[in-house]
Amino acid sequence: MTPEPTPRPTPDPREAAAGGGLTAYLPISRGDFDLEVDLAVAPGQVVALLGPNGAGKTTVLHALAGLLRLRAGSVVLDGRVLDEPAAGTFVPPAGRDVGVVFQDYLLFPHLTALENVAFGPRARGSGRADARREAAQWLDRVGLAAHATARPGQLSGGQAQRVALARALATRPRLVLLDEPLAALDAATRLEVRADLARHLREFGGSAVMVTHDPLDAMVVADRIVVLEGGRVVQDGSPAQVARAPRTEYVARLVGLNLLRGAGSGRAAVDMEAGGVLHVAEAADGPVLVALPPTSVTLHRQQPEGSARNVWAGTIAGLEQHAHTVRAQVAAPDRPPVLADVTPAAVAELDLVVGAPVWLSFKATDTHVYPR
Ligand SMILES: Nc1ncnc2c1ncn2[C@@H]1O[C@H](COP(=O)(O)OP(=O)(O)OP(=O)(O)O)[C@@H](O)[C@H]1O
Repeated sequence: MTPEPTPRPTPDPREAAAGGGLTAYLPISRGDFDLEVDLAVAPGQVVALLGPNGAGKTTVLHALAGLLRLRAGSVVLDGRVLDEPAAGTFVPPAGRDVGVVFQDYLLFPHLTALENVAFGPRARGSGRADARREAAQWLDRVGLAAHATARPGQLSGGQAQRVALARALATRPRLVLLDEPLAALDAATRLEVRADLARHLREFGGSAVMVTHDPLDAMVVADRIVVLEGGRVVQDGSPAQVARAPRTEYVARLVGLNLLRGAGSGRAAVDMEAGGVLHVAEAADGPVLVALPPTSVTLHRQQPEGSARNVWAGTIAGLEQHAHTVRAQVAAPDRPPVLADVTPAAVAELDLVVGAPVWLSFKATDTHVYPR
């Protein structure tokens, strides 16, 4: 028997939602998995829910859609309580002003693109002619007017995705939920659909929550990124903030930065948790995080002489080919592991192989220090 999550004092959902948009407090237990998420999304705001496998992203989406009924907490959309067990309120999925776009689109294979989109307004009570007119307008908006009579089997992945989006938006929802909407697309299609998706979500005016694994999707489509790990929100900020100042290893890896932990000494130096002192650009105090781009780290076979303040010796623990660079992982017993991006030419010149001894260096001015 799993214990119920401890209810926490939470603002009155009606009060919290006075400004409109989505307000949710979700304490959820599923087997051994515990999730506790507070989420407020303003009207017109597009939030990307980013997180590793099993973080609870789909669980959040299902709770918002009404596919998973809460046992505590609340979901309020534009002032209307959709789920609040304590008050005995639960609005089933079909009664919510919520549009959904799932990864595999779930289009009806026997209906045309137009009929698929018209299904949404029809299900909300529009007459047949009105629903078709509305569907035609939406197909036009997503650039598929010429494909109105095509069936899903005759559409490309990108086109099917657009039909799914048109179907979700045609119901004029106040909240749209998207679960990995771009995951099934090939790279070229993804690039194009990603930009269109960003535009349509901005224009529709309601709140949007998009689940994704892909940091680029999150950065381009969303104006706010909420990172979920182990059922908890570990970071919440604009794409620029998240990209510049990651708060966890997972986020740092996604945005391609080294993340070092330590304590500022009141001077421009940080005592690192893993050992050693880091020279940084500005005075730092108390527990801090230090972000360092792998492109700022230089590798050498001999102890370097230049002006870089941070220099230590280690061994190559791993080499990974990225598009035009090689990412080397440098390990040292008394220093944090550091990733360095080097050119294939440098790999050859320095004879970099796993196990090779190296020196690394980087400048104090290439670090970015922020409070933990
Ligand atoms: N029906 C269920 N019963 C019990 N546990 C479940 C159920 N569904 C999901 N879980 C567990 O809840 C946790 C969160 O799953 P969820 O699918 O929400 O994560 P996610 O972030 O969406 O992951 P992914 O990116 O892999 O889809 C996982 O540990 C999963 O095993």
